[in-house]
Amino acid sequence: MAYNEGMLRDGALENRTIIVTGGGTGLGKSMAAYFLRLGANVVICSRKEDILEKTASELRQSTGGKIIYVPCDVRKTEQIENVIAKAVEAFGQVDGLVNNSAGNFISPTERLSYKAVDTVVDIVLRGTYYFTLALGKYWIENHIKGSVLNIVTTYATTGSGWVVPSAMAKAGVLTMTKSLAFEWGRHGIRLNAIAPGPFPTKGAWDRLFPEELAAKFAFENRIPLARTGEHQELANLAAYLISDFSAYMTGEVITLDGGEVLAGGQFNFLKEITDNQWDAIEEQIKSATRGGKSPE
Ligand SMILES: CCCCCCC/C=C/C(=O)SCCNC(=O)CCNC(=O)[C@H](O)C(C)(C)COP(=O)(O)OP(=O)(O)OC[C@H]1O[C@@H](n2cnc3c(N)ncnc32)[C@H](O)[C@@H]1OP(=O)(O)O
Ligand SMILES: NC(=O)C1=CN([C@@H]2O[C@H](COP(=O)(O)OP(=O)(O)OC[C@H]3O[C@@H](n4cnc5c(N)ncnc54)[C@H](OP(=O)(O)O)[C@@H]3O)[C@@H](O)[C@H]2O)C=CC1
Repeated sequence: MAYNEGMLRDGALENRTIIVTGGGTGLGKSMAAYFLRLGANVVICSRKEDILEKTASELRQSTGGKIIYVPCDVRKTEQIENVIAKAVEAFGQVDGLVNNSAGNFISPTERLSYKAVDTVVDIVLRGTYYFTLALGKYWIENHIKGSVLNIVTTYATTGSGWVVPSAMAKAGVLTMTKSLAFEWGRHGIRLNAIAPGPFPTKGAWDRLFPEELAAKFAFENRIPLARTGEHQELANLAAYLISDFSAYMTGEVITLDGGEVLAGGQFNFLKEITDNQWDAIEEQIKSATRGGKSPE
């Protein structure tokens, strides 16, 4: 299937150094792998050093690309500055940042402690603006036209119950994306975002879609395109947005969700109507138009 294939031409990210937060697992790992295949130097960072080390060595081997890892909690500014320093030391400069790290779990909001809310909001929102600010200062000072890609969610726009800290934080990230895209446009710095629908990862599934729910709510029934996303599909879009191919795009958020978010459409309940029922409904409507019964 074409959607499992890389989209950009070979070497499309050559001479670019890209930091991917949360690059040791899940979607971050898949994006890092594709950036490496396109010739970028990649720096992955997150809290768990053992996972970073394993991923870096696996990707080095499978892609032949240049990758380093630096442990970092994105809530700690000195650790973020250390990642940037190590990246510059290894590769000369940094050109791109993917803010992909996140914390999230489903829970009725009234069951959450204050600390639980802070934990998610701090990783997602604070972590993203700390990293963006640190790199923005570096880019402006060094006259580098950097590119930021923020991984948000579709509910950053719609809101969602049961993941309220994540929804609040992702909405903040989205607003930061648009606000800074305007402010830093004059420095040639671009910021864009992807709002993914469901893409199977262990991190997300363990915390958001545990077995008990999976048995009850199949995604196939909720997503118009009747499947979850393939990691390569997201990696293709990410590579385009972080690259110069999207040089005229900034402040944009692209939804990649098989149409899931459209379920809010007011008439979507009509999905249940059969062909025979449509025949009868069509006749009723036409009869009303011809002067039959209609409300006063
Ligand atoms: C499946 C469909 C997908 C649709 C789209 C969904 C959009 C996706 C968004 C995503 O972000 S997916 C990414 C998910 N990946 C992760 O979350 C990875 C990292 N996560 C973590 O490390 C943990 O889950 C964490 C809780 C976020 C942070 O772990 P940490 O070790 O730093 O914190 P803790 O000390 O364990 O907990 C802090 C605080 O939170 C309370 N808490 C933790 N889990 C729960 C829970 N399930 N329910 C209620 N409360 C919870 C915990 O008790 C602590 O509070 P206090 O008890 O100390 O007050
Ligand atoms: N999978 C999906 O269906 C969807 C995912 N998304 C978004 O995609 C992104 C990736 O999620 P996904 O791959 O599914 O899940 P993962 O759990 O695999 O990725 C989350 C990453 O964040 C890192 N992380 C967590 N806390 C911190 C921290 N304090 N500092 C640094 N890094 C941290 C984790 O590493 P470590 O534990 O080592 O710190 C982990 O690598 C997230 O932004 C998520 O919100 C959005 C919509 C749907």
